[in-house]
Amino acid sequence: MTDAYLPRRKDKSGSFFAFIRYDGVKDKEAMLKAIGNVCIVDWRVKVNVARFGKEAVARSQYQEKHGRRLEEHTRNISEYSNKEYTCGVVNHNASLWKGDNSSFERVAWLKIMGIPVQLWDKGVFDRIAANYGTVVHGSMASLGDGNLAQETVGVLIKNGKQITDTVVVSWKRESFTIWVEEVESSWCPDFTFVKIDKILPLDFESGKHKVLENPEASSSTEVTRKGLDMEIEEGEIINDPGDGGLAEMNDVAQTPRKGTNVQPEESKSDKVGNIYDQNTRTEETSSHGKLHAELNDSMAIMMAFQTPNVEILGLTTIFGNVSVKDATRNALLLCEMAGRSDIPVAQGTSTPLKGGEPTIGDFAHGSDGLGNINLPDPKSKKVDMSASEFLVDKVSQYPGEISILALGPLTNLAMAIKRDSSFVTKVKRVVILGGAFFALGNINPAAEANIYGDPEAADVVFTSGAIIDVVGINITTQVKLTDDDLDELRQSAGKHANFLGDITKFYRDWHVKSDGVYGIYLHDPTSFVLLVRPDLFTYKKGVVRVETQGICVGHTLMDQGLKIWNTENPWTGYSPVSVVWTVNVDEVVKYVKNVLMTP
Ligand SMILES: O=c1[nH]c(=O)c2ncn([C@@H]3O[C@H](CO)[C@@H](O)[C@H]3O)c2[nH]1
Repeated sequence: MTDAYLPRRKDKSGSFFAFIRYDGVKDKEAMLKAIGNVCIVDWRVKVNVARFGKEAVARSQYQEKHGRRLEEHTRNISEYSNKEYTCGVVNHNASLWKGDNSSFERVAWLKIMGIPVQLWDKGVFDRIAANYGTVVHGSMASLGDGNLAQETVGVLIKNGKQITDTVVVSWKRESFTIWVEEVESSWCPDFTFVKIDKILPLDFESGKHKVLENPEASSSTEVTRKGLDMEIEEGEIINDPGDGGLAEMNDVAQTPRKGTNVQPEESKSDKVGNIYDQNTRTEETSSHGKLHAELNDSMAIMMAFQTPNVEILGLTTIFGNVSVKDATRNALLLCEMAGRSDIPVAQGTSTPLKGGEPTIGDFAHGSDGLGNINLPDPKSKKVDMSASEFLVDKVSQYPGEISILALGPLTNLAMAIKRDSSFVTKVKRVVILGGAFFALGNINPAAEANIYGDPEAADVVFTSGAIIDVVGINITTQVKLTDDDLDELRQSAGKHANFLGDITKFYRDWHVKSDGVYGIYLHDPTSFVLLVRPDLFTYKKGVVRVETQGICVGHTLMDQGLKIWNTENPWTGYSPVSVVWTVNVDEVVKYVKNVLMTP
């Protein structure tokens, strides 16, 4: 056997498969038959001759384009010379596989985040990556890059452990935390060197396998990190050729990173455990509700106030259906109404990232954003901090503990990410209401209103590497309160039933005119439910990018990972986010009604 290629995807029947190359096969039919008789534990190996010659595809192309694990070792089969064939990882006629000692290598794609713009240079990225292995696909960083948040470099490494690391770069007496993380979508687990308590070598003669207890652990399971002390020399730093300062990198404590986007899919249920199953107000249940204070958001915020296991650390405001000033006024009013004037309200930016006037959609919720019900001005005041400062401050105070519910355009969040390079790793989870996934928008056919409000910001957030759950209007328009439900809510003993009844009138009438719906869509309340009851949704993971130009500005497009692309594209190399795929409509409506009708 000379090489093996293990694709990440499954075949049509849902099974994993691999391409194995053999040299010097004497009798193909006999070999196929022999391999077809191999059983591994309870599974029989299925084998076909590949229909396409693998020679047709240069192996280096696999590496470069897909970053897939590609083993390419020629084994010394002379030691098996008394045997007829070799197949898979075992010699067909051998009673016990003794293992092979050819070295293991794979290409790992490292995402390097947090490099300050002054150090944005290929050489800097390559030198960081070189600490983990041989750089085989160097950085192509240039200051012309649209996104200066992260760069991806391919390295050849000799172990199977997924890389997640932190280093500190010091430059001009400033220190920057740099995050190095293996791109999740291209990482293949290492089947060869995992630590095992038991192995199941196969006994082909008897057709049974033997169990060996506690075999010697392989020393190669340990990843030995090289020291990361290195210097970036004078003149290597672009944009600052005259700099006399020395940049150096040091190891920092190898504590596991919180909030990095490397969790496997299955961890979704863990999150449920953390967030929902807690009855007490522990730090785990802390939530930072980010308020884009307009009517529908008011409902979500009132739900948060009514939910005992959610601790609201603050509200931040953003333009959207009203100006940011009006959003702040409404946020303060809501806190007062709920008897929670202690909750800090931080005002966000009044313009989108690229500047200019924001798009204000006051047609949905009235000019005051609260259904034009003429409420008095609030007595309380906003805090003396911008929304992005507030977000950075809180997330640094409680790293790994704060979830952010983002209900409006994502400008504040993007600014927080740009302000502090460690923000994305410190935030526990970001739940976003935004986008329309494989569906029409609501501000125009291409775009959903929140993303359209600041497409550049949305793209920064989606590609930031933070742990993100995003729910689009393709989902939230499935969740409605009908006219009957609204009557039921008004007549209930719910703590804020009258207020909610009043402010929903404008919104409901607008739905009739705009969508022909006799009732209201629960966009924001559904997003709150996603925060506290993630078990009521299903998800697909994929990289999401946002169109920032042309007629489709604000369009969200997710790469579902169904195809292995031949060339790099704007989705390549970014961390996937969780996109809500389905919703348990009845349970979400029930949950919303239940919370809002609670006295
Ligand atoms: O500009 C808008 N057009 C709409 O049709 C629409 N429907 C709801 N919304 C608000 O935008 C978010 C969802 O796209 C929610 O915060 C709605 O309040 C809309 N905004």
